[in-house]
Amino acid sequence: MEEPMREKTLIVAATYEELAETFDYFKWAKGNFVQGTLFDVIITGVGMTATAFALGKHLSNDYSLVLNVGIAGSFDKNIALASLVNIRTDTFSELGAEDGESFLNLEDLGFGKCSFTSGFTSNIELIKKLPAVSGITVNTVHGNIRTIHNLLQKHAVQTESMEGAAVFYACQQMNIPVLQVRSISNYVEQRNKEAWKIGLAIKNLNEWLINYINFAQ
Ligand SMILES: O=C(O)c1cccc(C(=O)CC[C@H]2O[C@@H](n3cnc4c(=O)[nH]cnc43)[C@H](O)[C@@H]2O)c1
Repeated sequence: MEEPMREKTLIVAATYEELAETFDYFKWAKGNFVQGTLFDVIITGVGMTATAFALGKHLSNDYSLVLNVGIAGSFDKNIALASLVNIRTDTFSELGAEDGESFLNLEDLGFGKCSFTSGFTSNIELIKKLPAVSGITVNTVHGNIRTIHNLLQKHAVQTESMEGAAVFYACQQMNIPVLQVRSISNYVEQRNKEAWKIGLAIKNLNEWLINYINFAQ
């Protein structure tokens, strides 16, 4: 007999701390790969390399959706701290080569795409009501006015994270729909950690995620 088609979502987050409230709420055992009936959860570690490694181990066509969640920085001060956004397009902004004063991205170099679009649309109000934004994914968190100014000359983006484009890339390789929802913990500006609202951003992210999971079950 053929296996029935599974409709499972893989939730991907960089750190356990970002999802601790959701783990507590659903009484999930703490771990880096937790399997449930409709949702599995993977904690990848921070950054693109850790994300690629973890997804290389666990991403499969058993999943009908990958939901990347976490916190992010915003370049746009019109986006309130601790509010949630749907990152529709994400770009590897550092991947490429310098050419004197210019920067050549992967596409310029002929090595393939550097921007990825989620393409996932939903009728669920919880998703539809989130502002759709564009982001970049970085190895180095911006914290210098000059480099931020230079970056914004090249990229019309609102957010930055350290994993998003890696998740989009892996999902595109596997042809799996992907959604990236992040809560804004800080503005990307001259480094000022005191102004970050990590706690409230995580609280709001978990509130959203718990509602989403409850709605889907
Ligand atoms: O202490 C720091 O400088 C610092 C910088 C970035 C992130 C952290 C974290 O503790 C959280 C890691 C997590 O956060 C995402 N994130 C949040 N804000 C930003 C940002 O402005 N630029 C890039 N990434 C950000 C990121 O995806 C990490 O997974 C501490």
